[in-house]
Amino acid sequence: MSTSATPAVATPVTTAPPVLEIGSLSVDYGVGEGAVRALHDVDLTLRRGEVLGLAGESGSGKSTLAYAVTRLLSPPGVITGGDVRYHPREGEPVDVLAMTPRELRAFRWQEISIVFQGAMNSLNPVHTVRTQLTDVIAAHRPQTSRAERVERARELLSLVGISVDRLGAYPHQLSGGMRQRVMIAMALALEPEIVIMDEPTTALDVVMQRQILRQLVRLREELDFSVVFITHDISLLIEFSDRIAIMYGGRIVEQAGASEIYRDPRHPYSDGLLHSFPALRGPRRELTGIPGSPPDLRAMPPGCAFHPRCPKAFDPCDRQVPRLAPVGADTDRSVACWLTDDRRSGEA
Ligand SMILES: Nc1ncnc2c1ncn2[C@@H]1O[C@H](COP(=O)(O)OP(=O)(O)OP(=O)(O)O)[C@@H](O)[C@H]1O
Repeated sequence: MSTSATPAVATPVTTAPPVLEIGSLSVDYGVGEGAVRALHDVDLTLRRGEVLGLAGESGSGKSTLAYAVTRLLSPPGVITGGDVRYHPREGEPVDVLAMTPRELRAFRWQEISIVFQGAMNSLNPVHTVRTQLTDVIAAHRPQTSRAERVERARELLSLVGISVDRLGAYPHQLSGGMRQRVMIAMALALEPEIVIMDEPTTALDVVMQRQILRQLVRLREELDFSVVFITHDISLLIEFSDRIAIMYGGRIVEQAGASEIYRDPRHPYSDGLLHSFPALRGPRRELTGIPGSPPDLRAMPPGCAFHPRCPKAFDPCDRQVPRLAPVGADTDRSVACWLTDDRRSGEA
């Protein structure tokens, strides 16, 4: 990310080149007989400058995906297949899964940073905001002077809308919203190309959540980075993302532009999610929720994992897994559902 780069909006985000390409990524927890598959052949592309929303109920694999692509997955999680390719601004794409520990240390924070669930509670209580911000910079840019680091910390705080006179504050002297903004400032400290936000604001009230997200989207336009924004609350994604990918049972079941998902969800699960959260804008939808509960990884239903809860399930759904495929003329939408899969006409 560079502050002098061309604005993200110079080309429509949907045609922007990829910055991260995930291909057939699979993750298991455990090995051998006791292993459960948490990600199945996930294909996903993050484009330069876009906000990609990742939605799905608890346990659908969103965090596993974030941990796997940053190589932060810890045992018993194991990447069992697929690839993750990072496209730097200059030079050849890099295979993230083949990076050495040393390469990974440089990759994380500088190229990709992640704000974890409940991150605002992970600030060190005994250090000031100034120390925590300058420590991140010092660890990765040891050649910078102390004065430069403090100056950068001031700049970062004002970027996220916190008055610079809070530099000397300790975490307990800040509100939850401010602590979360400090975490976002830390994630932006080394100007990464990609910022992954895993449920970054769920502990905050709705007004604060939206305020922080609005700021993040504005920063993205100013600083030209890409965002993967993970939440189970699809109404937030509709408002703040360019594209949305919806996960169920460790697979992506639909991906499309945010407004397309909102206007015309094609997977019955996407439709169910949209009827599970109050819309922040536009016409009201009846909140019907989704009957039943997410699948247990140890006993995944055969066929489409959603079929036991699906109001539209029909013949092939309990037997065969539908593959994620483009739908109709909309090249930017893909759906994994027998309702939209032409192959079903040829099935027994
Ligand atoms: N350490 C682990 N050992 C075994 N299974 C795990 C482990 N971590 C996660 N899982 C399982 O992997 C699946 C995906 O979990 P993950 O946390 O990625 O989902 P998620 O969509 O991010 O959910 P949430 O919104 O609750 O964070 C879940 O069924 C979870 O139980």
